[in-house]
Amino acid sequence: MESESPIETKKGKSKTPRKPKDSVLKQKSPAEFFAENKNIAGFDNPGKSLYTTVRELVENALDSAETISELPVVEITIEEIVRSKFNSMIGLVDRERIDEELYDDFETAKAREKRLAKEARNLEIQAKNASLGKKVKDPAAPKAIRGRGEASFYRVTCKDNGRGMPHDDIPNMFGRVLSGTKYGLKQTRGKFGLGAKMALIWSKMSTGLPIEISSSMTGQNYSSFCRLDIDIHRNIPHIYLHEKRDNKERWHGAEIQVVIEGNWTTYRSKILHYMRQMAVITPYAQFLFKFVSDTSDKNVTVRFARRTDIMPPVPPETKYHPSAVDLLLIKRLIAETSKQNLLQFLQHEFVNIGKPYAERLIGEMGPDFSPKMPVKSLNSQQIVRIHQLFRQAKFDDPSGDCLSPAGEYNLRLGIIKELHPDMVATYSGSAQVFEGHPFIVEAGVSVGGKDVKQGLNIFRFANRIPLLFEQGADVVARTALKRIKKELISITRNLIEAHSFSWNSYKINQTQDKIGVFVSIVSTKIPFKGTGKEYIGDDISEIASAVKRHKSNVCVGRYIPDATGAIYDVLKEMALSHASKKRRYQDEDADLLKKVSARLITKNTLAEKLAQHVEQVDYEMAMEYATQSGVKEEPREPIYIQSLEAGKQFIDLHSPVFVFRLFQ
Ligand SMILES: Nc1ncnc2c1ncn2[C@@H]1O[C@H](COP(=O)(O)OP(=O)(O)OP(=O)(O)O)[C@@H](O)[C@H]1O
Repeated sequence: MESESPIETKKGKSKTPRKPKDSVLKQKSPAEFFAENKNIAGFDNPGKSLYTTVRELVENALDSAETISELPVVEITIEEIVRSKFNSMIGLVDRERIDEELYDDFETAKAREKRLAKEARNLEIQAKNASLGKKVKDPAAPKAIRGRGEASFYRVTCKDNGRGMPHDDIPNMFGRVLSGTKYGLKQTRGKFGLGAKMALIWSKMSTGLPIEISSSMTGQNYSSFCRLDIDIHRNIPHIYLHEKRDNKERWHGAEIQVVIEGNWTTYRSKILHYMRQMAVITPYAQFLFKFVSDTSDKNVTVRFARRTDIMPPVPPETKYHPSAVDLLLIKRLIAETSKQNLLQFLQHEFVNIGKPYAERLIGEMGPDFSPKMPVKSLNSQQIVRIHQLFRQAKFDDPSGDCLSPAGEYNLRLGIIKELHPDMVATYSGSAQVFEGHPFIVEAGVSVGGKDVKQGLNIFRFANRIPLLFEQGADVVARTALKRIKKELISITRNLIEAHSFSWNSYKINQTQDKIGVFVSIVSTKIPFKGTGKEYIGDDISEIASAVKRHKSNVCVGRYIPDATGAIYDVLKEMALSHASKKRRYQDEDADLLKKVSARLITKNTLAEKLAQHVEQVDYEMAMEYATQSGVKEEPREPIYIQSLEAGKQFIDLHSPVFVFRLFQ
């Protein structure tokens, strides 16, 4: 047998083999890890990084406003910075090229001659075709000969009216990977404690510039300003400036600014889609999106107006369901609990374990266990036993009370306001469970609309954020495309027929008609597949069947009922949102309903009409409540009610809350 020694194989080199280096144990900081694997967090390339930066900042801004029940106002600006400006920002002298051949985009004289000849030939052909009356394609723009050196830089600024941040916490919130305030079990948009830091890491990698944060909390007479960077190796913030400034205007919120490399040209449409979809699922927010560049014809300003004051309640933190915990988590809960004994621990640290059930479980665990035993004294085997029992025993499903779906009202309103469809139907399911985590699926179908492409348009949302990438593999897209295409067509056809439009004979054509399919899933744990948090696998049967079922449930009758039902629903939603803002009212929805409806009525002298059509509210009562509640502010826009008059085709209640078309 021939020797496989590396010495022999190296073309007869007979040097002594290099001694392999002693392996040195190294440790990577989380910041280093994410800097090296930035695609995991959606920073795959400059274009996607620009998109993800916008997304992370917008989502943080919404979270922040919602936590204080403030209707979000979010302004996002992307300012293009040409290289010379960027260089002057960083104090680098802009140099002319001297040695052209050194550059990636260098074109030899021969190559240039060839290219020009080809372009001339193409022009000739075009001219000939034009003279023969043939269709002429737009002359292809000469390929930009752009070298790698021509990076584009952008200053991304996001301003919100949220809760702001405590002065001393700012450096760690932005300069320490995997630190955040959104840990814990609840439905949240963010959860890794990564987004804003990744934007900073990317800025550090691409421009070397720090992040700037201004923030002020409600009632604070100062605002905080912080300019910081991240020490990648140690995963700690590197602070350049951290100071308190005057806050005469008493503003509250945050303004985050970061300068990164990006690519607006290739990600323009994705970013605008994202903003639009966010406006669909968040119709209670006001967004101002701006792209600003030196070339003014590239500038973009899009305003997404708020169309409702109804905000889904802030999702509360909840406890774990016994089927949702693993060994590690049980150990952590034991370490963190303030409860003394096992009985109290089981009863208070989990949902759906009442005292009698906890006692039965402890009895079942075996003779080593007793209700009074100190929970911190449990040894590893005992913890495994608890875990095994959690796996095998029956528990009631967790309730969906801790979830805050967009709500049918918001989903429908969002679809109407952004897409202007001819028809829309929505459905909201009840909570279901996947591995001990509750989830709710809401769905909508629309037909027609403005700026909607022909065929199927799928809008996916998870915990009220739009998912734009990896659609092909997603449970929603797959269900819509494969399994219920037919169903969908029949739903939309029914929709049309049910409204006895003059276009009764209209045939749905799935390639020509503009069909919108909207599916929103909220949960305490979204089972994302893949690393990018962009799609939910269709192998999770609970979710797949819920999506399927809910789409079939988007039925004609449900939200195209008579006017009474629709107005009633609006008032109820208003009452609920009111209740969520003022907690003490939570159990008095019925009363609130009356009050809120009264407000609607007195402000608009529509009491009589509404009282006729809204169950439970008569005019007298409405007036009385209105007087008592002493609501002062005027609605922003007038309210129009047309459909209540016989023969009118739709209700268009603008402010304070409502835009909705009813087809009767
Ligand atoms: N605009 C903001 N207003 C108030 N607090 C903010 C704002 N932006 C970020 N924060 C705070 O900084 C923390 C870290 O934000 P970061 O985006 O890094 O992580 P995250 O939002 O918690 O999770 P994810 O990785 O999913 O984005 C947040 O948890 C939040 O407390």
